[in-house]
Amino acid sequence: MDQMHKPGIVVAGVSGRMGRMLAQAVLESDACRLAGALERAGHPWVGQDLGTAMGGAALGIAVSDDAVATIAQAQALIDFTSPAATVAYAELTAQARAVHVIGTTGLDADDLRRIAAAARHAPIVRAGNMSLGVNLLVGLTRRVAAALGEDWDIEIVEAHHRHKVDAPSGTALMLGEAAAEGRRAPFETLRVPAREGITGARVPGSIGFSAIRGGDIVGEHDVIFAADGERVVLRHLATDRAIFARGALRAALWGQDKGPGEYDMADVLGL
Ligand SMILES: NC(=O)C1=CN([C@@H]2O[C@H](COP(=O)(O)OP(=O)(O)OC[C@H]3O[C@@H](n4cnc5c(N)ncnc54)[C@H](O)[C@@H]3O)[C@@H](O)[C@H]2O)C=CC1
Ligand SMILES: O=C(O)C1=N[C@H](C(=O)O)C[C@H](O)C1
Repeated sequence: MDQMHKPGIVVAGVSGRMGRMLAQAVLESDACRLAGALERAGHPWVGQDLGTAMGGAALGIAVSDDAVATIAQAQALIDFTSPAATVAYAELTAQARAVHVIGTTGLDADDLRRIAAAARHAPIVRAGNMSLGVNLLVGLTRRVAAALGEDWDIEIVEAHHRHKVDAPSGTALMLGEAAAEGRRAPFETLRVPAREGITGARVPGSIGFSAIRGGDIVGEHDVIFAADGERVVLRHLATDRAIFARGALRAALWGQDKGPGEYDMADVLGL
């Protein structure tokens, strides 16, 4: 297939830790082409050639802050930015009837409502973690939680790099939701945020969260099932952000023939 007939993908937040990985993954793929690169208005990369800004040879793609014009050139937008940016992109990408792949975490209930409204017009694939390993772990967590009774306490511990701004991580929330589904109970009633002070004894059946932030940790998640005399620990360790970029790219291509609606990585991976 010649280059212009391959799906065009725009990467938003292209100077970020994930944005650079995503641009690289799209450039290396034979299945799609890089149709554009977005950054926030005022960012020093805006107006520069993307290749030069990334420290390599020129690519002939200028980093832009004009989302409407850039998305109009593409069939998909991959977006690992911030909640405010993602909600705005959801509306613009839906207007362009392009696929929106959302990796951004830290979205609140109002953000999620606005994303759901946008998904009435175009496909949106959203996941707090795009890796194959974590999405397998989500299924395992649901099964183990269903198999073990309330005498097995569930705690989720996550660790990330010093720059991460949201907690618990999107992955930790996916794992907590899966555990609650396994227990056939609404997640919000079981969820216990980071503890401090005289908290009282643990509430039976609750799901506790702890977050570590430091150094360059890419992302580590433990789901601990603790009973009297024994523990089961399910663990995922990410050591390379390429796993998230690969998943996001797969989602953008998978979404090309899908109708409007909200999808997740379990849909993409067929899990
Ligand atoms: N779902 C997944 O598999 C993963 C999700 N993430 C999430 O992705 C998000 C980004 O993570 P990082 O790359 O580490 O952060 P980062 O801070 O390195 O990058 C974010 C980028 O978005 C840009 N940005 C902000 N507002 C923008 C706008 N309006 N338009 C265009 N660009 C804009 C920033 O300038 C920055 O370059 C976070 O929410 C993080 O939790 C990160 C890794 C994997
Ligand atoms: O911010 C990150 O880095 C990551 N964010 C996602 C999350 O919140 O779970 C996925 C991954 O753990 C890396």
